[in-house]
Amino acid sequence: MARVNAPSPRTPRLPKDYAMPAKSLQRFADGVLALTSAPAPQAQPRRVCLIANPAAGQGRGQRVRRAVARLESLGCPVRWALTERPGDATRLAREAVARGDVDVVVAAGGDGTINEVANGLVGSAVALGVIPLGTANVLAIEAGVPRRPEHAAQVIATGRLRPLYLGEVRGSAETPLGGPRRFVMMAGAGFDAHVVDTVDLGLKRRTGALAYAWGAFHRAFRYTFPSCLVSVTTPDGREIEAEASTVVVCNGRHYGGPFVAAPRADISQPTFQVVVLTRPGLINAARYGAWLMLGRLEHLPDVRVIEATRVRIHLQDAEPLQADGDTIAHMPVEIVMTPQPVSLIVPDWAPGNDAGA
Ligand SMILES: Nc1ncnc2c1ncn2[C@@H]1O[C@H](COP(=O)(O)OP(=O)(O)OP(=O)(O)O)[C@@H](O)[C@H]1O
Repeated sequence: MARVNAPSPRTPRLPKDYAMPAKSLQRFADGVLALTSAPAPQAQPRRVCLIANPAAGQGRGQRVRRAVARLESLGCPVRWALTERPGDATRLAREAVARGDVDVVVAAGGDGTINEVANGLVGSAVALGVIPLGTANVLAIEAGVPRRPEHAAQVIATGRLRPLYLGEVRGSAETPLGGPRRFVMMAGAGFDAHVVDTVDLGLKRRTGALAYAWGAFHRAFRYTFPSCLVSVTTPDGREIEAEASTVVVCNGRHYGGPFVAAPRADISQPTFQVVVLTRPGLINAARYGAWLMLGRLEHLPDVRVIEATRVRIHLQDAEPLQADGDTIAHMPVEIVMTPQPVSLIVPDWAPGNDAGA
């Protein structure tokens, strides 16, 4: 059972091995935030349930304590809970919704934790807050949520609500999922999913995002790059088919951290941008990676980006599908939009956050 604590003036006790190296650039950005967004007091402080994943990132217990202390100093009553295994965050979020005594459920972790909490909030009016403690923190980057926990907490207490449409993965008769699984930022098949599925978790805990770079490099030598068949339904009802070595269904612009894979994607719109990487092999994988890091992936002639409301992906074998950095299904899959968005709490100042306000 995950531990759950009622609101208390004391902040949670977490293991000590959570220290995070300071990042001076981030400090500067957070400092700018602090200067430009002095909190406007809420009429009623938001009631918060904070769900922290102690396995996210490289250990960040201090940061959870600082976030809880800041929320309480801003007048927000905070219940908190630690996850003990995958799936706990969805269950705890559902329980918080069912109790009806919170305005916001905060995911303190990485994109996998946010994914789980968002899955637990679908269909409710309870908002989603983020304390970014993961390895890549793609949603936090997308929405401009600051890394510094005190500032992220301030956003939760005083930020605005932005609609966040989720992708919804459906299995098939061969690969049933036992219910829809939603994703927040992206779902990927082919080489992308293979790297996520086989990443060395011990190395990830020690080195963070480098574990993916290393995994991609040394897996590419042995990976057979099977061809994915992608069928896309566009917003105007056209059907487009494409073959891919890797396909990434993007809900947001960013991928793998600060890199922009789909510049026209918008988490507040109920459409995807489907990035189709056509050519197989180590050299092409490296080329796509380099162009992604330069923010120019969509300009390559062998890359297609297609706007979509529905995507079906077939592969010869039951290869994995990754969503928000975790394997959640196997091929074939169908991906649609969840009809109702969840409400994400975002800072006012970050670009795009006026959507739906
Ligand atoms: N107590 C736990 N022990 C082990 N794994 C857990 C625990 N609680 C949750 N998990 C799982 O940990 C996985 C990774 O968490 P998360 O994605 O939040 O961190 P991350 O991978 O470091 O960050 P990011 O996705 O931003 O790179 C999630 O799939 C989640 O289900």
